[in-house]
Amino acid sequence: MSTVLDSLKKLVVDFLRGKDPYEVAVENFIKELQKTLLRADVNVKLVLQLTNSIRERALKEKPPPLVSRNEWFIKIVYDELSNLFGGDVKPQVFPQKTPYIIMLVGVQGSGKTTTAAKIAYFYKRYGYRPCLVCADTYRPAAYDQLSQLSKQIDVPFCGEQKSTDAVNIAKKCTEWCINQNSNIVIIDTAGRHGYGEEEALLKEMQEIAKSVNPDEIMMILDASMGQKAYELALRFHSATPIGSITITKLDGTAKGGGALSAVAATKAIIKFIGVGEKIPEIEVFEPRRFVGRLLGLGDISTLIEKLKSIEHSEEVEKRFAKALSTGKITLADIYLQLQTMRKLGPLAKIVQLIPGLSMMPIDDKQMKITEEKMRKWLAIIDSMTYEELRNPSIIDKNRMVKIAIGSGTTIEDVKELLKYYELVNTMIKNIKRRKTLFKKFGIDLAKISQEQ
Ligand SMILES: Nc1nc2c(ncn2[C@@H]2O[C@H](COP(=O)(O)OP(=O)(O)OP(=O)(O)O)[C@@H](O)[C@H]2O)c(=O)[nH]1
Repeated sequence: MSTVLDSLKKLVVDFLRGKDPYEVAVENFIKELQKTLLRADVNVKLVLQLTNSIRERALKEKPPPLVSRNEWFIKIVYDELSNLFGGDVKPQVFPQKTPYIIMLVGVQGSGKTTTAAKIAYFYKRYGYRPCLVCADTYRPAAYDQLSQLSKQIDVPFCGEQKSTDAVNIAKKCTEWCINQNSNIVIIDTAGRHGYGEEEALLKEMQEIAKSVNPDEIMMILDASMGQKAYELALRFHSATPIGSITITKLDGTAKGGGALSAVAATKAIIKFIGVGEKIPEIEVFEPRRFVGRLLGLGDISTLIEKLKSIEHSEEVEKRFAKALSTGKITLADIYLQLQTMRKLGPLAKIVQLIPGLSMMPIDDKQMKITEEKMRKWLAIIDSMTYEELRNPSIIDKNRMVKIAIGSGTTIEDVKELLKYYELVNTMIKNIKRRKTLFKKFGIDLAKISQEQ
């Protein structure tokens, strides 16, 4: 997959450097994107849907100030491709409770046993105490394989080589692991022969699940299944409400795009992806990060910085809109604003991006803050307690001293930030008052500023 989708990186670079008129360049890009995705086995219907919405947005949307049309187009492609692979989700990989029991299921050869060890290693690196259980009584070599892998990564292992009662082994071994003080138990189960045997697979899953009561049942899917993964993922997703999916062997197939997008279309949670045979070769699957890499956004660092700051400024816009309706701004808003200002420039400039605010007089001089001051103020806000953040009026002399020490700044710096906070608050209140006044006279500021 990586080789096929590698061409996406080239496509992005060529687009950003290209000299063709915008509409022509967009059409060419879309054609190449379609070819690449189809080669990666992504479903034709999904490809058409994706490229239609890219085209529509590309011709309709106006880039925000400071961003060129071509750059904005790449942001659109980035958004839409992320949606194709599952959207903005960040899977919850760290358990909310311990001991946490994960049971792996999947067809034979999908990579279950290897993934069991990979996941154990992943959690071990984050300070958990995983334990591996072999409940595969179907393939005799599975016991030795997992036992050896557990030695390699130095994780406790439990299984019974002679027994054929997978349900009993799973139950007994899970108890054993918990008695060993393990806080994540990973159970490997037997695979079935082919893709036609989902029913037997789901049945066994239900039997073992009944006896060990896992917190999560994870289905392991081989990426080389391509689009066929859709049916299996859909059935699994509807059979278990606590299911997640790991897609293995993404490194070794041209069909990876098909498997990933097909599973994402079922709305199942893809938690991990396997990207190699070695134990550390597993990654948490975050569609946006994944697509960022496919598009080579990591290589175009200035663009990714810009895109990030756009996302930031969208958040600032939202917060300002809320502040305007309530007439009150919080220190958390100021924090985000300071971070954004470091990338986008003075507040006056950011305010111009917000519909309805561009007409407002903002005192640019008062709002100007130096880089050094911003760094200090961010550190100051970082050292405040939640209570102080919510209600800055409680910050007396004593608290100021504590905050200044905690942030490595002076009391004067803390005072200055609080003064700035007051200033922005007054500004927001004034704007709210003006807006209400204008409204009284039937003037819609948002409309006027958009028409400008
Ligand atoms: N390239 C690559 N190979 C992988 C990956 N994950 C697993 N494999 C390989 O896939 C093969 C099958 O993996 P196993 O872990 O034995 O599969 P299994 O699902 O436990 O098999 P059964 O126990 O028969 O159901 C092995 O050769 C693994 O090394 C991956 O992410 N990338």
